[in-house]
Amino acid sequence: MTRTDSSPDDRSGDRTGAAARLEVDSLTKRYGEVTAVDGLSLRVEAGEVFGFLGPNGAGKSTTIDVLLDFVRPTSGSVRVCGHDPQTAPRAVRRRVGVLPEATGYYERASAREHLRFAADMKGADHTPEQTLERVGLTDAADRPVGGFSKGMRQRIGLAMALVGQPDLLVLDEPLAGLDPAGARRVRTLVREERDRGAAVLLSSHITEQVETLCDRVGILSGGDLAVVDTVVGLRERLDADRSVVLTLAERPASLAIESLDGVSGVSEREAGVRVTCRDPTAAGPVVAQLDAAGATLLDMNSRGGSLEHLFLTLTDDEREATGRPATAREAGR
Ligand SMILES: Nc1ncnc2c1ncn2[C@@H]1O[C@H](COP(=O)(O)OP(=O)(O)OP(=O)(O)O)[C@@H](O)[C@H]1O
Repeated sequence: MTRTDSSPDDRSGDRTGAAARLEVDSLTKRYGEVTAVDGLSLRVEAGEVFGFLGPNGAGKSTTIDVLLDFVRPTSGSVRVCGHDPQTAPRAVRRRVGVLPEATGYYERASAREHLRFAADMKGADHTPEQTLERVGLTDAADRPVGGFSKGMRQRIGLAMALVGQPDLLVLDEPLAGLDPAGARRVRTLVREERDRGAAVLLSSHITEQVETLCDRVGILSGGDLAVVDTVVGLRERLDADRSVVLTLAERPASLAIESLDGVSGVSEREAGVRVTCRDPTAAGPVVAQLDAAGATLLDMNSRGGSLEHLFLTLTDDEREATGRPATAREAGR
């Protein structure tokens, strides 16, 4: 499988793989009154899977549309493998493999024919068999895509993205509609592509998938990154943020709960008294002392510690609380 490099607009930019595969610098995109992307900056390097997380309407698709030159920015810039999509769109499209959120297919054409179309579009020499095998569509290679299930459509979309060994893979919800075996196959495939040296921008709402697949994660909220970190770094932050919350029916008369070792907060609530232990290992001894003092424990659960919790805190919860999304500055990026 080789890429044909004859495009006149393909002469500039990085061909060594050493520079960032994707550079977004202070990107803003407004649609009239709506600011879809608001001063976004990010880099994705070769051999890296970057999880682009964000709730509905955060600006993920708009960012992707700008880097493919489907949409022009209001201000700021984007470079893909060193190329500006506005001045070198063909070079960008040759080097990028895209699995869009919704893909249109030629319903009467087969999976194999779709891969030929993709190869023609990219100017790549491509043998469909290996790619069909990688996505698990060998047996359906010659069936019209019109008869494909949702998961099979997702697989052919992914196969088309892989044609031509792209330097940057842009995958929008790559596991959507896949059964567990299909999802595992795609996870393997994403890792193989990364190990080959491709950069992967993986856009998703599903925190669990992002956590297991990505090297770095950015959480987009209101058009800008509220947080960006390695998965390892995020895990450390999340562990530091973990706490155990106990709910008591009422305060025990004989015990000053605030003075117990490990208790970091006590507050009166409608549903009872909430006792927070910042250090989860302190929760056991605290419960024992509350029990000895005759307190009735109504509930006990752990808070924080998950990427999902962080995602909700930085996006939905923040918006509910303030009427606007969290910004990078507030989140201490
Ligand atoms: N063509 C357009 N015209 C007007 N507003 C738009 C247009 N495209 C996007 N928007 C608005 O820009 C904001 C960001 O939308 P975008 O589709 O980029 O979000 P997203 O993160 O991809 O969301 P989702 O997860 O739902 O796909 C939204 O408020 C959306 O309504």
